[in-house]
Amino acid sequence: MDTLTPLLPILRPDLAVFDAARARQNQLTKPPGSLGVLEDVACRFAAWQRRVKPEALKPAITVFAADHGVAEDGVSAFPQAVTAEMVKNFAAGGAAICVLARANGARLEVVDVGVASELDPALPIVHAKVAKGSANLAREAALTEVQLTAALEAGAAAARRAIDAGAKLLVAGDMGIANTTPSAALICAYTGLNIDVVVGRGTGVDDAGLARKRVAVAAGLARVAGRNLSASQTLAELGGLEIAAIAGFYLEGARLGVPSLVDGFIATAAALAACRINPGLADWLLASHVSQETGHALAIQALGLAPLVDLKMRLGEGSGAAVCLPLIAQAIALHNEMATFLEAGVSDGL
Ligand SMILES: Cc1cc2ncn([C@H]3O[C@H](COP(=O)(O)O)[C@@H](O)[C@H]3O)c2cc1C
Ligand SMILES: O=C(O)c1cccnc1
Repeated sequence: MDTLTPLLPILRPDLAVFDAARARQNQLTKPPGSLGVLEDVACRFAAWQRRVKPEALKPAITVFAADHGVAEDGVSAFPQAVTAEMVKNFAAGGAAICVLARANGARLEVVDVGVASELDPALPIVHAKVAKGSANLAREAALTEVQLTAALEAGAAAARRAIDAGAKLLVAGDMGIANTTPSAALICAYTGLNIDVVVGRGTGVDDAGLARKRVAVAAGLARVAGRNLSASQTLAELGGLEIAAIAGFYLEGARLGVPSLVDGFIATAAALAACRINPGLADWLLASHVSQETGHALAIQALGLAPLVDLKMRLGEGSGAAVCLPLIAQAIALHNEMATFLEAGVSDGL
């Protein structure tokens, strides 16, 4: 496992460039700090890109799709078939993330890492199926070690494709009916948070469905309790193929010096797993929105991040991250293009 590309060392962002970017912000024709979080966002991109004025981001969105054995326990408001049906919708350009990718001029790639049914090989997606879905985490390990490794690598390969295409910011999205259940289990396992504050309604399960989710998560956590598992073993026990792929995607991006903008509940669970696997990743993540899903705000906090916006969204697919792309582009445009006090002949503060 140690030679896996997602596990290779991650460099630190350039703190000297961060300080130089901060100094530039303080010379721009505005009261220092008046652009709030946008100032910090621009400075972080400067440190990531190692240039005081960051280049255009050419954001790339990759949606990873997979099915989940735990769906058989009635933990989603939708049938498992929706995963494959939505992959076809992605390919046809009709899903929310397709619209947002077009609106932002972002590259969009869809990767089948574990949809249960066979997909038409002619579908214009990346066919990288590791298995026909995961096993039921309430009863047994969701993934074998071999499957985990393959899913991490599928995510890493997707990050390399995006970066080769010029991306300087990565967004991962998820599609997988029932995947808020493994995500909740992972968040509980990595943070020690209680099931009651982490398990939510996902696609909109009723009270009985919510109770079934809690039972499934509790059963999964009981299976791993006291076994002293490593971060990647925990991911195999409680995760899913698209969640592992997202973790591999973030890790490989950071290794290659490209940050990721984290989406909602599932993406945050993957980010937590990836940060536990390689803590150096934490410096390369930016939170986007806080999802309505119970526990998401706490999971973001556990990553040491703060969300840019709260739009009461709860979709996944990378959609909450995608809607933040214009904010980030504007933060960088302000940072790069505003005049300084000296350039504009404006008197600076005392
Ligand atoms: C039509 C449709 C499109 C979606 N796009 C993302 N999700 C989101 O909902 C699912 C997680 O919720 P749960 O754990 O309750 O199944 C995931 O597929 C996630 O990506 C969707 C769900 C549906 C139904
Ligand atoms: O926050 C998310 O990513 C989310 C929430 C509910 C359902 N699917 C995704």
